[in-house]
Amino acid sequence: MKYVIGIDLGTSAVKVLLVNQQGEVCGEVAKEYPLIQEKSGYSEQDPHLWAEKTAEALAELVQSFNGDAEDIEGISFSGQMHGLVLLDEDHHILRNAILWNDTRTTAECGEIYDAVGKDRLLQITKNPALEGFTLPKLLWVKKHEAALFERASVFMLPKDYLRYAMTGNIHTEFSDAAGTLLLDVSKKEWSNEICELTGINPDLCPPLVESSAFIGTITPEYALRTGLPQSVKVFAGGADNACGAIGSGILADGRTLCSIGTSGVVLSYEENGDKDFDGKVHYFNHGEEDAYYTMGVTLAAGYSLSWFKNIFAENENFESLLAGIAEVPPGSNGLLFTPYVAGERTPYADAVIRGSFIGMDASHQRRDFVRAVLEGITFSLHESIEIFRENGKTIDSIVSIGGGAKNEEWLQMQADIFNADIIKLSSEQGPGMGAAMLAAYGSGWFTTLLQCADAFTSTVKTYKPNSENTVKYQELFSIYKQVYAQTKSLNSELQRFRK
Ligand SMILES: Nc1ncnc2c1ncn2[C@@H]1O[C@H](COP(=O)(O)OP(=O)(O)O)[C@@H](O)[C@H]1O
Ligand SMILES: O=C(CO)[C@@H](O)[C@H](O)COP(=O)(O)O
Repeated sequence: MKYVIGIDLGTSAVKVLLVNQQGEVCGEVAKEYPLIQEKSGYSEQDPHLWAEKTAEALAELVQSFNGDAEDIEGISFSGQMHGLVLLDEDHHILRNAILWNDTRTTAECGEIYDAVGKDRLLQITKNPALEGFTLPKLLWVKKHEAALFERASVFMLPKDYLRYAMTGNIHTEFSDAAGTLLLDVSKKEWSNEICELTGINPDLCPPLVESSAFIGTITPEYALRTGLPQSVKVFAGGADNACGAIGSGILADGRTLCSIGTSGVVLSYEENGDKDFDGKVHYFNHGEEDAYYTMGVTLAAGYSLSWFKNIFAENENFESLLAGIAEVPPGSNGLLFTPYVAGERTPYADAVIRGSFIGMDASHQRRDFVRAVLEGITFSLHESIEIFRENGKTIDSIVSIGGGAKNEEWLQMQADIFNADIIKLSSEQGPGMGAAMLAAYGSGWFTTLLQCADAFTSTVKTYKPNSENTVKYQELFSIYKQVYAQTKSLNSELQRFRK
């Protein structure tokens, strides 16, 4: 039996999966790392720690493997998107990575529009200028840390740094490059026009390859450190959402994914790169060659829940925190939550907005708050589904993955709020599985990714919408949608009091 490894560099942890030729997960190790948040809106991580924790996780995975490590044929990656990793000429890291959920770059987004023009930016990159994307971060470092920026020789996306640490080779691939705002998404090449207009040297952009491209083998030092055979083939990998889509079989038109990790996304497969959503949803290259996907993003989905847990139930696990929610009716006894604790992206690209609990009552218990948090996150994702439906997409069944898919009540809530069947797969680790599938496909085990997905994924349960709850949630959703507009100016006034 042969094996592949999928590495998912998430925001909360790195997860490594050992998968056999039947798609069975034979080993799994996760290692957490913290976010560094110096100020409100700032979010960074140390790439050294990513590399360190990944090597530790791989060493543990290999050590606990009962078979012959020589049978591990391939490795690939899935990574949190958009994060800026800057290397100097000797390929040393210049500063902490600035992450996808860092919103310090509102001014730089304005400068991009001024330099390129909104319409032209949309034509080339298919996306608007959002604080989380990589180009605004490059411009921020250029402006605020000019001496350091002078020393930069190349930038990378987070998982590309892991691949570099293993192989010594520098690349990125199209699905992650699409989230930089520097890629011509249809032509699949770096946009010299955007580089020139925004004053970014195109030499900073790493070489581009396909997600399934063979990059090389691991270095002898890395083999020694982890116990992996030096022969193991390394494949490029993809953005976590592209990999989540691959790992969930979102490889044909009409298939939709909901992923609740630190962020939350609703994602839909697109055969072509020429549809027009007017920048309302993200439009990126898929990990499958020449395919695309559209996606709405809730910045703080699982993050809102882990924020709540850290503040109010630090010593409990998620299972015990969520234990009482089935006893609370839809609507959490009149309590509404908006999950804007780190600002928002879809449908409101707004770095200043912050979260709210509306309707707090002396009778509310902690479990009402917990249910309200889950409902608020799910309402926010429903706003993305609404955009897709308004643009003519039929969404009647959705695969749900990520940490949020671990809880049965939350899966039923998704069915009730989205008014669609929710499909739970045998593993909720879509991105790690997608990375393993890129390695399996790259190793020649299958002729297409779809064939691999059919072999590797299976449905364990389908959650059907409960019509009574769906009606209640429709009413609540229309109240939820008013909270953004009614709290926007209050949050602008509060901004100057933030850390
Ligand atoms: N048992 C659980 N029930 C519900 N939600 C959970 C559970 N465990 C984790 N989560 C949620 O999942 C999130 C982490 O999801 P994950 O997919 O691992 O994130 P990432 O890829 O961003 O690191 C946490 O922030 C938490 O909100
Ligand atoms: O910014 C985006 C997508 O545009 C996020 O989805 C990141 O890719 C982080 O993902 P998770 O750590 O939540 O999986």
